[in-house]
Amino acid sequence: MSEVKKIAVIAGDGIGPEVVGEAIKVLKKTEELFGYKFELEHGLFGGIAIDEKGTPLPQETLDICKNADAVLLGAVGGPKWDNNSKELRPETGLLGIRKALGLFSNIRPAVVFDCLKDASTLKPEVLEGTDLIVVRELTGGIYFGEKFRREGAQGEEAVDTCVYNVTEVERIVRQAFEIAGTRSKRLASVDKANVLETSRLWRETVNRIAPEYPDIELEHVLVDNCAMQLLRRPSSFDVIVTENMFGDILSDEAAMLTGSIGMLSSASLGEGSFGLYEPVHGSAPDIAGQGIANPIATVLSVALMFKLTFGYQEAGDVIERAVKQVLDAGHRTGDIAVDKSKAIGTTAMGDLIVAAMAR
Ligand SMILES: NC(=O)c1ccc[n+]([C@@H]2O[C@H](COP(=O)([O-])OP(=O)(O)OC[C@H]3O[C@@H](n4cnc5c(N)ncnc54)[C@H](O)[C@@H]3O)[C@@H](O)[C@H]2O)c1
Ligand SMILES: CC(C)[C@H](C(=O)O)[C@@H](O)C(=O)O
Ligand SMILES: [Mg+2]
Repeated sequence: MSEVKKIAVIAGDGIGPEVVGEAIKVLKKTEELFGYKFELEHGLFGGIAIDEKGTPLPQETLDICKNADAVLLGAVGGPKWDNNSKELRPETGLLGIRKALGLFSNIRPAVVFDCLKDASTLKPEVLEGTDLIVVRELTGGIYFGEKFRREGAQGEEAVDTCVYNVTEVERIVRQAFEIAGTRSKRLASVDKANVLETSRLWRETVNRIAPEYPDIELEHVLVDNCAMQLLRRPSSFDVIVTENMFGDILSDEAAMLTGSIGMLSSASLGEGSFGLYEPVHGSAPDIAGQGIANPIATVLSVALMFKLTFGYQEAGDVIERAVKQVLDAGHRTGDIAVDKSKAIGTTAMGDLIVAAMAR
């Protein structure tokens, strides 16, 4: 019998509660298979928290997260709240929770399942061997710099500032080198050092740290070129490390190598083992409430939680194997189905994954 692990569950808005519901079934199945004990504590977050508590990130939710060993997050936001005042914007909540929990490292694996190559817009031969990780800096850069409006000579102006300090760059870059060391030992550092001062500092820092990792093959790639190469030769990338906004954009692009954003899981980590796990996708207001969202990104996020926070390697493997088995058997949600008329719903996909889980 293992010790009780506390998981904060913040389902959020739109399809958040739908996909999190399936991930919880998977958690429960591992209790049965491995004898684990999970204590789930639910918190309000995002639009639903604005409606019920007047703020996207209530203190109570933050406390639940801080008291937990890990956080499972669905997604937040939606048209009802997206144009609200600065204080009430759901992204204020998302950015706030990342900062408050010290989650500076966002790991987003993009694994192409062989049987899903037909779901991607790229040719199967281009996708061959694609298995990459985007390591995205998560608590700095333009997302967190000063932003304001002012009256300029030609009318109203808006200003967003991008700031990085050496410490912020060092810690994420070291993590990326470490991850590359556990994989194919190739690291691509993505920046815009031909234009941006923050990118120049980024590149200098990467070059200063690189000699500490002599067995890692390092390349610097400009972000515009990286966006293009991801579609031209995705298998040439293994670990990509980049700043906050570039990582946001490149990871959504990488999602389409896998067939759908509904396939991309993520882990947000700090210095210790604590982590926040969430699908890369958002609350998908266009399909919310229809029971058709793909729960696989959230289910695979649980596998990441098991491996990275709890050290439950075997259980993580069981989840990943079950997902592969269900996909290999031809089951598809609408986003990854070639024949949409045969697509199954969120609950059916979750049930199939749970049924396929075996030691
Ligand atoms: N981490 C988060 O909570 C997060 C991430 C991204 C966006 N958002 C928020 O979500 C809201 C909607 O944003 P968006 O539309 O730009 O991005 P989105 O990721 O929610 O949706 C983009 C497209 O992908 C589809 N999609 C997303 N997840 C899917 C899934 N699991 N299965 C099937 N299809 C899926 C949607 O239907 C939509 O067509 C916004 O308020 C945005 O701020 C939140
Ligand atoms: C909703 C938004 C603030 C968020 C981000 O840009 O970080 C999302 O796109 C993500 O990728 O988690
Ligand atoms: Mg994003």
